[in-house]
Amino acid sequence: MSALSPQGRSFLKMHGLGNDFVVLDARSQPLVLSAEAVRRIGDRRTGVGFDQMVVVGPTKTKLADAFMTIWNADGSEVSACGNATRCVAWMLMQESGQPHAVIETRAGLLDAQTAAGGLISVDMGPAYLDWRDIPLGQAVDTNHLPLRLEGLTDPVGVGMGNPHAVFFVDDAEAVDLSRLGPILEHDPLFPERCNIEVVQPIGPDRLRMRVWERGAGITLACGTGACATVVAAARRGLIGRSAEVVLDGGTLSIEWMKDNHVLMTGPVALSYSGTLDGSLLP
Ligand SMILES: N[C@H](CCC[C@H](N)C(=O)O)C(=O)O
Repeated sequence: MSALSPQGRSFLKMHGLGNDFVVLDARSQPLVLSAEAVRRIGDRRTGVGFDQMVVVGPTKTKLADAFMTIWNADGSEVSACGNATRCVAWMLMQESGQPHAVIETRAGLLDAQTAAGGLISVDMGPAYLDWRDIPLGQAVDTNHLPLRLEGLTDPVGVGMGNPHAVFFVDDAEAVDLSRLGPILEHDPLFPERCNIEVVQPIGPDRLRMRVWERGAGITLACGTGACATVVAAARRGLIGRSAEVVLDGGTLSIEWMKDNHVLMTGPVALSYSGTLDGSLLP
């Protein structure tokens, strides 16, 4: 007799360069998650723990293989997560035996395919440029951001289905991100909050990026953040249209294509599979 309550639910624990996820499959067994349940499962002591929770559900269109819903560890639902998209694509390709998959998200349809070296490439869709496309407060006056106090210069705003503010700095390691991150994430300039990247060019088409993620804090990697970073760096003339982005957890290859879509290539990893006890579920 299993000690698990009968309504236990299996999950995959996966990560992309250390940006970690709990992946639940709701294609045949619907699942409605509350923000509180997401936070409960995301607790790194009493739950499983993750940066983002991902639920793979039935797609609403014939053009996709599945619908991906994403929550941050704080329980906020978001529209895009690059590293998780690679993980879900890998799972779908394992099932289908096909070298490609299409994932529907709130931000649109994402095409994924296998790449050399066991990597996965995902077309993360179009980059939305400038502040106009990031939900902003009434005054786009970055003078009020606590930038001047910290020696940061004005960021580049890029939307990748989620908002990013990319700050270029001389020394990414020197930025006190654990202190500055939450201040900037919650600044009134960003009514939907914002993901914060600090980026240091470290060579031709090579960028060192650290990230404070909206709703998750400092993570080891951020796929949409790396995409936003390459677009921002290209717009500032710091690189061409592609770069290696060096994150705490490893390196992503990003290309800002001529059609304004951004192609992200990187690894995926399955850490373990498990069963959530019913006490964790809504
Ligand atoms: N780690 C994710 C980003 C999650 C973004 C989320 N923090 C948000 O609120 O937009 C990635 O690989 O793209």
